[in-house]
Order: sequence, then structure tokens, then C-alpha cells
Amino acid sequence: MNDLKVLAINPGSTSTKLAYFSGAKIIKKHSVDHNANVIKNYDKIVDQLDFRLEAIENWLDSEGITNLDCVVGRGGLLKPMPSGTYTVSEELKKDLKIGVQGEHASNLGGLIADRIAKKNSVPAFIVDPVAVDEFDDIARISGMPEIDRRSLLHALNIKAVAHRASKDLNKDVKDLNVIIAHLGGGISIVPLTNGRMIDVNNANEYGPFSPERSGGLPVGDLVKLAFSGKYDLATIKKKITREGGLVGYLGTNDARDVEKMIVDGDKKAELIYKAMAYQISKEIAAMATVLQGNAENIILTGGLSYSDMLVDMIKEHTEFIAPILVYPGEDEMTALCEGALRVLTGEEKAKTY
Ligand SMILES: Nc1ncnc2c1ncn2[C@@H]1O[C@H](COP(=O)(O)OP(=O)(O)O)[C@@H](O)[C@H]1O
Ligand SMILES: CCCC(=O)OP(=O)(O)O
Repeated sequence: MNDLKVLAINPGSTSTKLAYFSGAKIIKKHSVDHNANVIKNYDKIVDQLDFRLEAIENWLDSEGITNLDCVVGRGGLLKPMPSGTYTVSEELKKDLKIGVQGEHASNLGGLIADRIAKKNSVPAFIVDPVAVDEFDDIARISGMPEIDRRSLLHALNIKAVAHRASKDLNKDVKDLNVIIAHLGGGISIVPLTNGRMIDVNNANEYGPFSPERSGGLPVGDLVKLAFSGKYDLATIKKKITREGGLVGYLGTNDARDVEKMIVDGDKKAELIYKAMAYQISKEIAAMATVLQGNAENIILTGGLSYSDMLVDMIKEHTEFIAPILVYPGEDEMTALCEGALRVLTGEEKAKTY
């Protein structure tokens, strides 16, 4: 058993999760929650780099963590790429800063990892970024030749959960035919077959609305809004990716707050929360058709899957499709560490972006 020391950094839309490992064992972990009202003061994701880095360094100091063999961050909206562990290179950092496929907190993972790694003279990596693309070609067709459907998803957790489920179901991961719904700040709903994520709603832009994304919108009305003269491009993008969903309707990205509102009798909160479950269920059903009715299980994961209230609402709509398994939260920190260890121990070669 190795005792290599790995720091894993996972910037999500609502939090930055940190974990310090010795080998594959977590020694310390922490989650810095970011208030939506603070986050929304930053126009661009890359502008949050110093503010998030400071919070991480404070935690490292307070825990006395100084011994590191590498730093690994969640990868962002890079160019479409195969899954794997990648060295953080200048080219990769450049694309994370630009956000070649868009703005998302995960763009900060490689950038923060690089800063901390440089200070400690150790390598920095990313693993299974949100830009992993395993689409069947048919999934790329949008309906307008100028626009392709794109694979942007919670690849890291979905792959990790697929491996967990395959162990629990006593099957090789390549033999699974399942729908995996990652329900977090953003939502990815994936049909998995032959070990590949052959389609997804694209967690940033369409499918169900989420705690802070609008999801897919009536396209004509969106175009009218965009050309109304009231908004510039950056503002419209922010409304779609960071100020939509629960934030837009109810002013919070925290589903626990929404559930308190519902328990206190807030009818609007109840309608919006039910609508989120309804849209999630419709997307699950759409992905059941991708698997031609052969889905053996629906697997719910991500932070929202801790909620019995939401899980029950989704079950009501989808249990007829296949039995539902719930793996609440995410295994992303372990998945990041394992990806880095495979490289540090020589089991795998780091890929070059
Ligand atoms: N116990 C819980 N009950 C209901 N919702 C929860 C619970 N724990 C976390 N959540 C919700 O999950 C969402 C965040 O999920 P998470 O997977 O951590 O997302 P991200 O990594 O995108 O920040 C938030 O809306 C949060 O309120
Ligand atoms: C763009 C896909 C990843 C995503 O939406 O992650 P969060 O739920 O952490 O925002």
C-alpha cells in the first residue's frame, strides 16, 4: 500500500471540495460552501481563482498540510477529449482560462491545482474532465446544421458511480445498461451502455433546470429575450448557467433551504421543486428510449440525491421504467485521487492535452 500524499480539489458551482489523501485513504476533507450572492459578484469564473485559492490555502494552513506528492483538480470545459488523467500543461491552462466550451467552476480545478503544485514543486493533474466525449454520432445532431449537441457532463462522478454499481450488481461495467442521473448544482442524465456515456442532456445548457441552471428553454422566447436590448451576451449566459433554476425562481441554490420553505407552507417553492423533479423525470424517460427500453436500473447520485423529498418525487414518475438505486453525494474526490495515483505509481501514463 503506497503512502503517496495527494491533494484533490473539486470546484463545483456551489462549493469547493477538498480532500487530502495518503495513498487512496482520505486523511482530511473539507467543503467550502460559496454563497450564491457572493459568487454572483464575479462576472467570469476565472475571476474567482484568487478568492477560492485563498480559502483553500487557509484550510491547508489550519490543518498543517505541507507534505504533497501531487495536486489533482477537477477538469473543466476543455476541448472534447477521451477520459483519463492529464498533466496540467500551459496549453491546458490557456483553454481553462478561456473556457473553450464555456464557463463553469470546474475550469478552476486545473488552475488552482497548478498554483498549489508549483508552490510545492510537485506535478498537477486533472482527471475525467467535464469535456469527456463518448457520444454516439447520432447524439451530436441538434436539428440546426450550425449547432452540434455537445457532451458536457459530470463524467468523473458518473464513471465512479458506474464502477460502484457494477460491483454492487456483480457485473462488469461494460455489461451495464443503466441511466445515471447526477443531480447536483448542475444536472447530467446519461444512458450508459458498453461502458460508454453515449448521450447526455449537457449539464450547462439543456435538459432539466437545476439548482442554478435554467436547463433547456423555449427557444423562440429565449431568442426574443436575447435581442430585446435589455441584456448583453455575458448577462444572458449568466442567467442560463448561474442564475436560472432554483436561484432564478427562489433566490437560493440550496435545495435544503427550498425544502424548509415547502415545509413552512410556501406554495411557490413547492411548485418549483415539483417542476424540477418533473423535468428530471422527463429526461430520464428520454434516455430510456436511447437504451430502447433495456435500462436495467436508474441510478440517482449527486448532492440532491440526499433528499428523500426529491427522490420520492422522481420515483413517482419513473419507477415504471426500471428499479431505482440511489448513491447520494459523489465519489469525485476518491476518483480524482485514484486517477492521480495511477499515474504516480506508473500504472498509467499521464495523457497530454
Ligand atoms: N441533505 C440534502 N438534502 C437536500 N439537498 C441537498 C442535501 N445535501 C446537498 N443538497 C443539495 O445538493 C446541491 C449540490 O449538490 P452537489 O453535488 O454538492 O453540487 P455541486 O458539486 O455542483 O456544488 C445543492 O442544491 C444542495 O442544497
Ligand atoms: C458542466 C458540467 C458539470 C457541472 O454542471 O457541474 P456542477 O454541478 O458542479 O456545477
